[in-house]
Amino acid sequence: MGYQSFKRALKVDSDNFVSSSFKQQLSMDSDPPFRQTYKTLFEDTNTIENLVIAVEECELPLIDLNRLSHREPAEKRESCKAEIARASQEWGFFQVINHGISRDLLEKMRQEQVKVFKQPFHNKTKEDKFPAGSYRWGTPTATCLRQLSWSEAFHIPMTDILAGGSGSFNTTLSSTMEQFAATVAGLAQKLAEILAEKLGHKSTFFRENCLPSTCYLRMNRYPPCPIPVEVFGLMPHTDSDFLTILHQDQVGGLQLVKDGKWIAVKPNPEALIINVGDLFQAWSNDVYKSVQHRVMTNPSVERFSTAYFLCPSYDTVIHQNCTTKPSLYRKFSFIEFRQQVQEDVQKLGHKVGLPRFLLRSH
Ligand SMILES: C=C1C[C@]23C[C@@]1(O)CC[C@H]2[C@@]12CC[C@H](O)[C@@](C)(C(=O)O1)[C@H]2[C@@H]3C(=O)O
Ligand SMILES: O=C(O)CCC(=O)C(=O)O
Ligand SMILES: [Fe+2]
Repeated sequence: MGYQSFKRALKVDSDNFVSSSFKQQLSMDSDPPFRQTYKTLFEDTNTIENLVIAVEECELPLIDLNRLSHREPAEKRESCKAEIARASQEWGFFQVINHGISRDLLEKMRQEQVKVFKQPFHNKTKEDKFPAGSYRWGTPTATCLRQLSWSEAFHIPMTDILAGGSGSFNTTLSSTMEQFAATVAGLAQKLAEILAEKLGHKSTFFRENCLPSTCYLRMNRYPPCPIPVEVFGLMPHTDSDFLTILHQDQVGGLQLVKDGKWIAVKPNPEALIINVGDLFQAWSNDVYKSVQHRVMTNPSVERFSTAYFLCPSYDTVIHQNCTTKPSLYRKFSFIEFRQQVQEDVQKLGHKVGLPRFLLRSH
């Protein structure tokens, strides 16, 4: 199907969708209870715009990490590192295969994740059951449908899991998360060191500041959504970390900005997705890019993903010393950055992020 006819087909589907199944579906109950809680956002369904924009699907740069093995010749290792750096500059995103995380562990993590989300809503919101504030759903600050994320998540500070303070995360889930995080942490460190090395730094910064206990694990669930054209699964955002390692299922829905346009990521069952976060962009003085990404909803299929965020301790100061160019950003600590993001989300309904820390002269 050509691009235009694809666009037309989508438009017809969405028109039918909005007029027929929409009102009927809105009256149904769901878990989490999006429709009851965000009732006012759905009140005037006539104002729902037909925002149907066909987005091209693409393959992210695919990097085979087998080439980093010490058994491989030095040129192969170097060309692999160069690809990692190039993708982080040009895309801010890439996917890796032969990453060292076993299929069994990924599968086990997914099963445990599905189980924990299957619990009734009232269990997931119980503060004594899960680490305080770790269960999140929707967007409490949303004032219009475009600000609503149609998803639920457990956003867990690794410190809670490592200290054994994981509330009633059952022991199987806790130990699976711990095993998953420990393995993925090794990969995150390796990639961060390569990116630092390609900036001309043999850096111990990441080993010293991004500890197993300062990182975050996020389990996402995107329930089917009756009005997928208008509502995001996860609002457009950049990640507030150094690097993110993402394991997604086969449903698809992740999109990112490339050369000013949204493009859809084609799921690859063998690959993990890596993206550069705001802290690496600042630390590299804009060499590596933290790009906007979002998740689209699906009318009939639920979707799961797991993200590991490589984060430093809160008092770590982010400051570029890897380029000869003048710094674009002022020095800031991770806690300052997090607090600013939270304040902006509260006051404006969205994250501002790095632009808040630009030095005036630029
Ligand atoms: C409402 C929001 C919370 C969030 C920033 C945002 O504007 C949109 C996405 C959210 C998200 C998702 C991924 C990460 O967990 C996070 C820390 C981020 O960088 O973007 C959160 C933000 C947050 O929880 O503060
Ligand atoms: O679910 C996805 O594909 C992306 C999730 C994401 O962007 C996040 O958790 O920060
Ligand atoms: Fe993200």
